[in-house]
Amino acid sequence: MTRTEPDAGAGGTTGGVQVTGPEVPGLPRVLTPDALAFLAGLQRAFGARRDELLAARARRRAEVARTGRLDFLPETAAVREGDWTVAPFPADLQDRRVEMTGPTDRKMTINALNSGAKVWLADLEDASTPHWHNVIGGQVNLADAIRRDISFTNEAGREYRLRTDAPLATIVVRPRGWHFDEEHIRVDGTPMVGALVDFGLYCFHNAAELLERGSGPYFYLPKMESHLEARLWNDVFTWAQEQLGIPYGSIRATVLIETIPAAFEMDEILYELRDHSSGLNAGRWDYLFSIIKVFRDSGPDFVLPERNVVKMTAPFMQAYAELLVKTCHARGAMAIGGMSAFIPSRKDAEVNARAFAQVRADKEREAGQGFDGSWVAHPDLVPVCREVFDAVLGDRPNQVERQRDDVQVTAADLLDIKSTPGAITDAGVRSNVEVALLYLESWLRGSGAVGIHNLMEDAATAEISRSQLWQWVHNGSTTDDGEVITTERVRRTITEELAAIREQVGEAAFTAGRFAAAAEILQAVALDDEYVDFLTLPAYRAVS
Ligand SMILES: CC(=O)SCCNC(=O)CCNC(=O)[C@H](O)C(C)(C)COP(=O)(O)OP(=O)(O)OC[C@H]1O[C@@H](n2cnc3c(N)ncnc32)[C@H](O)[C@@H]1OP(=O)(O)O
Ligand SMILES: O=CC(=O)O
Ligand SMILES: [Mg+2]
Repeated sequence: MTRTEPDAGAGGTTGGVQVTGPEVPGLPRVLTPDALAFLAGLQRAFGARRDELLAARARRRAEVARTGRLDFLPETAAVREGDWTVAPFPADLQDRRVEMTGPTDRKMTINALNSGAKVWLADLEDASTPHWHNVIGGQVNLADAIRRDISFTNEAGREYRLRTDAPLATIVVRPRGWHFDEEHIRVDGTPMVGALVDFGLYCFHNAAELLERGSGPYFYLPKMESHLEARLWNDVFTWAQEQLGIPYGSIRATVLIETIPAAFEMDEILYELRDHSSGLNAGRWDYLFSIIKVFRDSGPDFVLPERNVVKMTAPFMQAYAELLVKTCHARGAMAIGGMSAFIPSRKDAEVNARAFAQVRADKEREAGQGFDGSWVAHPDLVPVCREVFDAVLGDRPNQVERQRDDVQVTAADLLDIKSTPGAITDAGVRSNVEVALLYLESWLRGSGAVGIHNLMEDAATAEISRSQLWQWVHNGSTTDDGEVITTERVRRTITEELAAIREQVGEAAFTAGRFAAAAEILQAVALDDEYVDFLTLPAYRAVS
């Protein structure tokens, strides 16, 4: 990383760029004048197009509200029917049978790289809060990790270092989604697109170094809703490669298919990114969130049962997963599975055994469907996922050659929400309230991933919780005891759950925490008539 001092430090404006975030450790290393100029170039070249694409999202959603449906696009039929493939995989993305995900704090960076996974999804998104110190600190940790110059000592004096006895995971960075602005960097007076900040800083400081080391600048791209958004990323990559003087096609991206509109454009998304693509991922949690969000006011046929009973075996989830594998393999791309929410415990053998069994079953289903690898949330789950994929892949690095011509998925299959087995119970309403409160409180304090009741919770899972509450209230849904889920009932439940948390954590921790702010945000994102697109937007306003 370049180590010149910035001349656009806190508050100053240079070349139209203003950094308004406070001094945090690592800032001078990350926000160098050259890096800021690169960011400004990205924002000026692509910021307005991002704005137009967000407006297009809103128009499309209004159309769904009017018609109650989505479908494959007639205007891109030629892409779906055409004979084309994506670029061959780089050497260190050939075998992705186990991918660890997690935030980029210093200890977890080292733990993830050491975990034995083939890939580490270094998360600046669902598992991260974009607090300024995380935005800058994550870039410092990534740059140090790439240069193999990273260590950490915890409060008990335990030292963490990168292992030298086995390969480290390949780093794939997930920047924020297109919807999120970075309030602490302004270009020509406008907050920068957060995705361009995360991508730009990582690429600027590390692309050449990664290529020299035989890897490359690899990304996971979240929450896209159309192939035109993928085209924007492709243009960003082309621009960045030219500016940095690195080869065309050296940036690689795996796109998360985790919104319902994107499920209708898998071929098109791969096509747009074909020179930079390394596959698609089935981001199941945001996918559920997106279905609830997009069809929130489309009537009872689109109301899902409570969160914890919606499984990947539900017909619409199976259709989505199999269509993803089929599409990827037809185009020579890798299909990567998603996250089982069960997390192990080193202290509770029963919890541990349940997590292992659940994760094993989840990975077995994915490997059987044809996925080439999958995600785990915790280092102890790496061997579980590896064993399952080893059994299916053997010596092969992946199973991209396995074509799923037997899979025929229609729009009706993808939208068959009403066949999902399960009910809504009072416990399900309570659980959504409790999880959303605890998650939001953690997010406000700077932790974007947290274990609650032995399940991994992050921005995507919390979005499901609060969006279900909104949808149930606005559809007049009932719990299985016949009671209607009203605004008053949810409000009362929030008050009761908050009191229960207060009792559980104790007065001192409750007062020192951000529970009141979390409750206020939850009231708004679960109950306001005007649905808030992402809960992280008001949460960000509460911290920045
Ligand atoms: C919907 C989606 O987008 S899924 C992808 C995004 N979500 C994620 O990536 C979540 C990733 N997982 C996590 O953040 C964590 O596992 C949590 C928060 C759920 C649980 O973390 P903890 O409470 O620390 O778990 P636990 O105490 O069992 O951890 C044991 C050790 O494993 C480490 N560890 C746990 N998860 C991870 C991880 N994902 N990456 C690196 N290290 C990890 C801990 O740091 C700890 O290390 P230590 O023993 O050296 O102190
Ligand atoms: O990002 C993954 C998801 O499931 O959401
Ligand atoms: Mg997601």
